[in-house]
Amino acid sequence: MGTRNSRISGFYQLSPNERLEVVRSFDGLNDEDLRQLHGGNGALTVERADKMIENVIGTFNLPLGIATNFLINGRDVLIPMVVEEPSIVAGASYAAKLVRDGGGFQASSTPPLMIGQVQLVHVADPHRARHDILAQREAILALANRQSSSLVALGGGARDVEVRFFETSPMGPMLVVHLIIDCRDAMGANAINTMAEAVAPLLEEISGGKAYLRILSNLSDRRLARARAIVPAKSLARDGLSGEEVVEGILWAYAFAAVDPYRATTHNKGVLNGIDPVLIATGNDWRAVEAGAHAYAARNGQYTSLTHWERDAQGNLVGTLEMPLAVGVVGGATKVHPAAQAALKLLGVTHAHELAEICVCAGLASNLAAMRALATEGIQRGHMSLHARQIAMAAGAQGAEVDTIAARMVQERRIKLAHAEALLAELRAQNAGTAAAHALATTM
Ligand SMILES: CC(C)(COP(=O)([O-])OP(=O)([O-])OC[C@H]1O[C@@H](n2cnc3c(N)ncnc32)[C@H](O)[C@@H]1OP(=O)([O-])[O-])[C@@H](O)C(=O)NCCC(=O)NCCSC(=O)C[C@@](C)(O)CC(=O)[O-]
Ligand SMILES: NC(=O)C1=CN([C@@H]2O[C@H](COP(=O)(O)OP(=O)(O)OC[C@H]3O[C@@H](n4cnc5c(N)ncnc54)[C@H](OP(=O)(O)O)[C@@H]3O)[C@@H](O)[C@H]2O)C=CC1
Repeated sequence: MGTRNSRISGFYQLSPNERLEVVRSFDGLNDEDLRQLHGGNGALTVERADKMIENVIGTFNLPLGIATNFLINGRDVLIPMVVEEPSIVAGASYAAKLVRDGGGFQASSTPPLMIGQVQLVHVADPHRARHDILAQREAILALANRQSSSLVALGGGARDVEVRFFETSPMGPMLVVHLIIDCRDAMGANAINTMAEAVAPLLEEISGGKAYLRILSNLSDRRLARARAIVPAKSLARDGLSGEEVVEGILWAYAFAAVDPYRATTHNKGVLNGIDPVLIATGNDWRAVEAGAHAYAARNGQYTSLTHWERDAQGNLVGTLEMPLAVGVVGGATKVHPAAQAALKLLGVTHAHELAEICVCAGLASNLAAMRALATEGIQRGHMSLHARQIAMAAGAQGAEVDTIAARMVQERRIKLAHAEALLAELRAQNAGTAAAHALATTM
């Protein structure tokens, strides 16, 4: 057992192998877990991938980084993030460091209740059908629960029946029956769909209508995760700005997202910057969470910020995030992708709600990082400094050339592909000249 302190200064200045050793000392990961996280030959094999999706011809690698500094409900956590975009992992780590000064994140979640929908059309008497369906609630739940005995044995399963009536639609009226299902540690899509399909014939019989769609809803607004963070104003003081000034700027940034959907969309993209990478690292369905997040952001009729920020009586910055987070630690790809298993082990989670709580903290952190940068120096300095390395690689730089070209572009404040190409040509010409001079010297 290692130290389990996620507050690691200068982690980013280490090499990938040195970072892996830090992760090893963090907690009881064995060599096999580390091999899976490191990728290479230990990563997903083509044979395994061929059983996961269709028409496989290979696998596609993405970088796996570790967000440091997270303290969640008093527990130190290192968060694996799989993502292609620079500065997300750095930003999350930076924000987690700030939140740590205020005691770390507080997170909670609701029970893992999901919704399965059955659409009933051509119902002659919808009000009577609604009444009859609700009267047969127990029979419907019993039929649903016969589809997943293990879910029921684990304390989950179908819990309730609700009926909604849409008087008009482009095709006419319809009844929609909701099955409320406790999915325990699974995301639950397959379990829900199985139950919805199983009860549909009974619902047809009771209502006299025809069942068309039988599918879960990704607006999983009964399965919420919540995070709260406090940042002492003084921790935000920087580059000649007082902490109070930075808090003020961040609150104006939040206010912009609160009222304007054009800004809220980008703001929420910044929230999901922290969440999607954890979902990918743990083999979860990020499209499902994305869909639920955006629908939840529009639940009151206007699309708005998923986060809420305010100043407390002491002048500290206080942020909260509440959103649907349907994730699993069993089912889907979570148990199939070897790196996902190692990522879950690193996170130290055994239940879905624990993973959801970590995701929501990473989302709140990413939002804070982006807003702090936007409200002070602007996004480009921090983001583009890190993006410079990708631009250097896109220009063809290799090995040590990448850092040399990136550093020159950052120093000259010209982070452009054409400039990277020019710098690379210049560097290679210099190196060729040096090599030629060296060869001449050694032959003389
Ligand atoms: C990038 C930083 C963190 C640099 O910030 P900085 O000021 O250079 O950082 P620092 O030197 O003061 O370091 C503070 C801490 O940041 C971390 N850190 C610092 N540098 C690194 C690094 N190289 N690699 C990994 N971690 C790093 C590290 O934890 C470090 O602590 P230490 O280790 O020194 O004790 C900052 O500028 C930042 O947070 N920027 C915002 C990042 C961001 O939001 N990126 C997302 C991409 S843009 C986008 O998609 C979203 C957006 C912006 O549109 C959303 C919106 O509009 O709301
Ligand atoms: N719209 C959407 O979001 C859709 C998503 N999907 C996909 O569905 C997948 C997720 O579905 P999901 O149902 O989670 O996956 P699985 O069907 O793979 O796994 C869930 C099943 O695991 C079993 N199980 C064992 N232990 C537990 C436990 N502790 N808690 C809960 N269940 C347990 C239960 O089955 P049993 O009772 O049989 O043992 C449960 O039904 C993802 O791949 C997702 O991409 C699919 C369709 C639509």
